[in-house]
Amino acid sequence: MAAEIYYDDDADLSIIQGRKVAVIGYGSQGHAHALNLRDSGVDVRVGLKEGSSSRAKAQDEGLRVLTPREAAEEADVVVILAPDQAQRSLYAQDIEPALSDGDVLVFSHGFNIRFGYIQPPAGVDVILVAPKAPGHTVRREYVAGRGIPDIIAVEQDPSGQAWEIAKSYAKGIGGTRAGVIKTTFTEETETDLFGEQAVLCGGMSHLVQAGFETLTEAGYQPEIAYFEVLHELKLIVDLMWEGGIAKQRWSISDTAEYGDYVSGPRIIDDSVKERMREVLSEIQDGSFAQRFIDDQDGGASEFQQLREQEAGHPIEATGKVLRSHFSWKQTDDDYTEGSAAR
Ligand SMILES: NC(=O)C1=CN([C@@H]2O[C@H](COP(=O)(O)OP(=O)(O)OC[C@H]3O[C@@H](n4cnc5c(N)ncnc54)[C@H](OP(=O)(O)O)[C@@H]3O)[C@@H](O)[C@H]2O)C=CC1
Ligand SMILES: CC[C@](O)(C(C)=O)C(=O)O
Ligand SMILES: [Mg+2]
Ligand SMILES: [Mg+2]
Repeated sequence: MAAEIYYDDDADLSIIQGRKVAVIGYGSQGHAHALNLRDSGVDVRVGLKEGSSSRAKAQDEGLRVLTPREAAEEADVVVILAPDQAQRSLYAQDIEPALSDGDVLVFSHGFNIRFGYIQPPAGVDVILVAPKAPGHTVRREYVAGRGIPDIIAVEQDPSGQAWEIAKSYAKGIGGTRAGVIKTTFTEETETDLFGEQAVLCGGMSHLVQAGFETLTEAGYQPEIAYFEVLHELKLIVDLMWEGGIAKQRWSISDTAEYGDYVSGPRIIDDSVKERMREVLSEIQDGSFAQRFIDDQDGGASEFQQLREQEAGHPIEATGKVLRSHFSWKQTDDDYTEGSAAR
C-alpha cells in the first residue's frame, strides 16, 4: 500500500495559528520548532527551567520564555521537546497538572508513548510530528525556504481534529514543503531507533572507525585514512541523497563500482543482517528502552563512560587538526567540538 503523503495544499496553517503553543525545551528540535512556528505566524512561548542555559538563546531570538509549568498552563498545544529521558518526570511534574480536555500534546519522537512512560489523559489529543533530520537542519532549511520531510501520527483523537492539527503543525515548521508521511507512534519509534542504531549513527560511526583503524594499523598515515573513510563519506552520501545508491554508483569510477559489488557484501554480509534483526527485536520488545532509562535513572554512568570512550577515538584528534586548516568554516556555530553542549 502506498504511503499517504501531504504537501502544503493539504494542510491548513490557520489551525495552528489559532492556538497557543508552548514548546518545552530549546535544544536541537526545540529551537527549530519554536522559531519556525513563530516565523509562520504562530503564537509561541518556550518552557524552560529557571536557570536553564537555553533561556538566553531563546530570549535573544525574541521568544517569550516561561517555566515549563507556566508555559503549559498558558498554552493549549504543548510540544514536548526535552530529551527523551527527561520527558517522563517533566510530564509528571509540570505538564500533566496543566492539561485540560481539548488540549493537544505534541511529540517529535514516540519513545515515551510507545514504551508507556507517559500516559496522557483521555481528553487530550496526542500527536507526533517528527522531522526526519537533526533540528539545526530543520531550522536551516526552513530559513532557506525549503523544508525537511516529517512523519506524523495520532495516538489519541478525542477532538476528532488531531490529524488536521498535526498537518497544520507540520506546515508551520516547514514540513509540508517537502512532504509529510502518515505513520503510527509505534512505526515511528521502532524505525527511528533502528535507523539511528543500526545504520545512520551506530552503524555508520563504527564502520568509519573500523575502516580508520584497519588502515592506520596497517601503517598508513592517519590523515590519509581520515580523508578516505570520513571526509569523503559526505560527498558519497550527498550523491545517494540526490539520486539514490544508483546515482552514487553512476558518479564513481568503474573501479570503485566494481569494488562496491564484490567487496561490499563481504563486509555487510548475512551475519550483519542477523545482528540487525537482534537490535530490532530488542527495540520492539522494549529492552533497549528499559536499558537506556535504567541507566539514566541511575545517573547515566554507562552513557557517560561510552561518551568519553568514543570521544577519545584517534580519528577525532586527526580530524580536528585537518578541519582547522580548511579554508571554509566547516563546523556548525552551535557545536562545541568535544562537548555535548547545544
Ligand atoms: N536531535 C534531533 O535532531 C532529533 C530529536 N528528536 C526528538 O526530539 C526530542 C528532543 O530531542 P533533542 O532536540 O535532541 O533534545 P535536546 O537534548 O537538544 O534538548 C535539550 C533542551 O531540553 C531542555 N531540557 C532538558 N531537560 C529539561 C526538563 N526537564 N524540562 C525542560 N526542559 C528541559 C534543555 O534545557 P537546558 O538548557 O536547561 O538543559 C535544552 O533546552 C526528543 O524526543 C528526540 O528524540 C526527533 C528527531 C530528531
Ligand atoms: C538519526 C538520529 C535522530 O533519530 C534524528 C536526527 O532523526 C535523533 O534521534 O537525533
Ligand atoms: Mg530520527
Ligand atoms: Mg531518533
